[in-house]
Amino acid sequence: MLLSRQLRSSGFAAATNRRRCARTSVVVMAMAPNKHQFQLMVNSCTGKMGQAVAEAALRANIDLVPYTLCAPFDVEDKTHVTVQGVKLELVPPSIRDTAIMEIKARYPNLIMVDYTLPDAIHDMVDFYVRHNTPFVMGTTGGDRARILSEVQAAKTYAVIAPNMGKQIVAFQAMMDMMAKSFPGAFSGYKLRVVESHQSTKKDTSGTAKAVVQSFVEMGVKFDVSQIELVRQPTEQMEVMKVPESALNGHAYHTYQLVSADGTVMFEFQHNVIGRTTYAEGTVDASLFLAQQIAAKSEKTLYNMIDVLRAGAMR
Ligand SMILES: NC(=O)C1=CN([C@@H]2O[C@H](COP(=O)(O)OP(=O)(O)OC[C@H]3O[C@@H](n4cnc5c(N)ncnc54)[C@H](OP(=O)(O)O)[C@@H]3O)[C@@H](O)[C@H]2O)C=CC1
Ligand SMILES: O=C(O)C1=N[C@H](C(=O)O)C[C@H](O)C1
Repeated sequence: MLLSRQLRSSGFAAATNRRRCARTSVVVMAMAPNKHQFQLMVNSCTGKMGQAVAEAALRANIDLVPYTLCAPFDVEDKTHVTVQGVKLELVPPSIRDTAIMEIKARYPNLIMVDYTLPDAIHDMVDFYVRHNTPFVMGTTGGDRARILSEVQAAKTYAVIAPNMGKQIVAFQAMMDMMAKSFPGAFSGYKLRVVESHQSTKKDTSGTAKAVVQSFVEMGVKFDVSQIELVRQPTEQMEVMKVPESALNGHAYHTYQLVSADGTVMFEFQHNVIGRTTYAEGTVDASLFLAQQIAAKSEKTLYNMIDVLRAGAMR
């Protein structure tokens, strides 16, 4: 099956017979019967998280839509990305507004997953809102307040969170509860936050920024610009003790609080190697969102603490 003639004439699918055959077989493979009532389109599958989430979706026997929104690219160079043997056709920004119409017609219970980049986040949110397409967004960065208010105002179903790992979400919830129950508990304490990620990560950890917000509510004076970023492989191995095998995929966070007189110290740490925990959490979020849509829930915008509280994380 091909996208519409309109897309083909735009140059999107100036396809060879070989590509047509490949795509037909993808549709058959991806649409094998399963117990879920929605279809998942994982965007940016050329990226690390996109790829990991698509793999997790296949493990969960979710229908994976054989398309993936991607960054601009040269049509001659690459047209597909493969996930566990399943070929997904790349849909660049130039034709995605047209492509989405046909994709939605073919996959009526569509949910999208977004793990693009901080630079693209507002553009992606605008896209999902414009097409009223439910989405799970793990992408960090951007103006978070603006994103939440736009998605809320549009009533587009979404789960948006800077961290999808079950136990890290629980840790965030715990910090949030502590801040609400004991505001000012750490007043006068000095906070140091150090985070290490693969050197390709462009922005400051979105998780660290969210956790810092709870410490600020507990009375700590701290600005997110004070978060220390470690991106150099040598420092990651020698100082942070990141295994060499995890240099291209890890997320180490340490939050240290020291009392004004230096006699009391607290340290919280979450260190993750690889991306499985985030990918599995993203699948949980998509299953949860599908349930909310099916139930026509009044509430449309969720974060991962909502998903955890609903008992929807495996
Ligand atoms: N919430 C969570 O639990 C987690 C969040 N993250 C966040 O997810 C994001 C992505 O991380 P990661 O996968 O490691 O990054 P990568 O750099 O590996 O992937 C980014 C992807 O975004 C694509 N992209 C860039 N611009 C666009 C665009 N305009 N439209 C569509 N796709 C685009 C890139 O395409 P191309 O390759 O062609 O440039 C690439 O496929 C980051 O913000 C990161 O912090 C990461 C892990 C967990
Ligand atoms: O880019 C990453 O890798 C990660 N990004 C998220 C963040 O910025 O908090 C979550 C996790 O730290 C991994």
